[in-house]
Amino acid sequence: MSAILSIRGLRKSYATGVEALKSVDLDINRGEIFALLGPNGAGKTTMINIACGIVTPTEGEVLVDGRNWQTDYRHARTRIGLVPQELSTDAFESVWNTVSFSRGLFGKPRDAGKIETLLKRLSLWDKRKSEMRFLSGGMKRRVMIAKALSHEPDILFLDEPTAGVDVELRRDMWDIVRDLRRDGTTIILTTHYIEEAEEMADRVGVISKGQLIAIDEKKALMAKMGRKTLKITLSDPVEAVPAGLEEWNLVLEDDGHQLCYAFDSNAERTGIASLMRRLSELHIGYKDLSTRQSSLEDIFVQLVHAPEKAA
Ligand SMILES: Nc1ncnc2c1ncn2[C@@H]1O[C@H](COP(=O)(O)OP(=O)(O)OP(=O)(O)O)[C@@H](O)[C@H]1O
Repeated sequence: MSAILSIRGLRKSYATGVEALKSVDLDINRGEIFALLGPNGAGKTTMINIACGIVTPTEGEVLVDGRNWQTDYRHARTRIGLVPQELSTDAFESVWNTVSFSRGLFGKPRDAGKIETLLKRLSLWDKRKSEMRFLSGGMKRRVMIAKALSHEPDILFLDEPTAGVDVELRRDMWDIVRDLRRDGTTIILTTHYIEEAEEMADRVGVISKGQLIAIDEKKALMAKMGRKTLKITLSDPVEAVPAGLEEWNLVLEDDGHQLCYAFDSNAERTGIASLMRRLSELHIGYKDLSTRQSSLEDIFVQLVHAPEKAA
């Protein structure tokens, strides 16, 4: 798959001396949904703002379809749309004018048909005459997306698209993003909600302290780094992990009803067979067994906190 956006050796030091990005390289594939995960202050917004031409990098370059952002400014600007974190619209303007005006800002000719299609696609058609101040939070967010798409870009950046929205609206946003991808738009989103990345992303990048510390297909990342947990529901509850089971580092849960064993499912020996044998030798009865794959959240926490522990 060819890269629609390439980031090369990107570094950003703000005037305050904060090094927000420390040499980041990243290729975004055409037509993918890429989720950028990272804790507060990791550098996500800085990266997006550089890719969208709002912030100037200290070093490095951004190529849009192989063409340099800085030297080919007009080209890059028409190809990229940004839905920023903050909702920024004129409260007294109508939905229709808000979106049409945005198209005009990009030098695109007026095209009522295109705006109509866009508003219908985002379920905003009925609201086209409403002033922004009368819209619900969810509708406002849709207008922000319509604004970002008004000049027909093929790369859409969404900075924290569902921050602070309720679950129903979040699902609604996910559907919109999936629809956009289906129609060929490349999507790059930042999120604090790991569930969001787990649900939607094709690939995931984890950024911490200005560096990309992991980047992979979501499924590969989960398979490679994921651990599994075996839960053993005991026939009779116990007060502590029974003696003789020390080597498995079991954790007792559910008021003594459950023994949990974390294992690496890719390892040659998982330790499960020997654990089951030992349970039987110790006459510890169980009535149920289940395994759970660690989530992207578990992996994220592991990645972001591991270097700190090691230091
Ligand atoms: N305009 C600025 N001037 C000085 N420092 C800045 C500026 N913008 C961001 N920073 C700093 O750069 C670092 C990265 O910030 P950035 O907003 O890119 O992170 P983020 O990952 O988007 O965080 P959040 O999730 O909190 O938005 C932080 O330490 C932040 O304080």
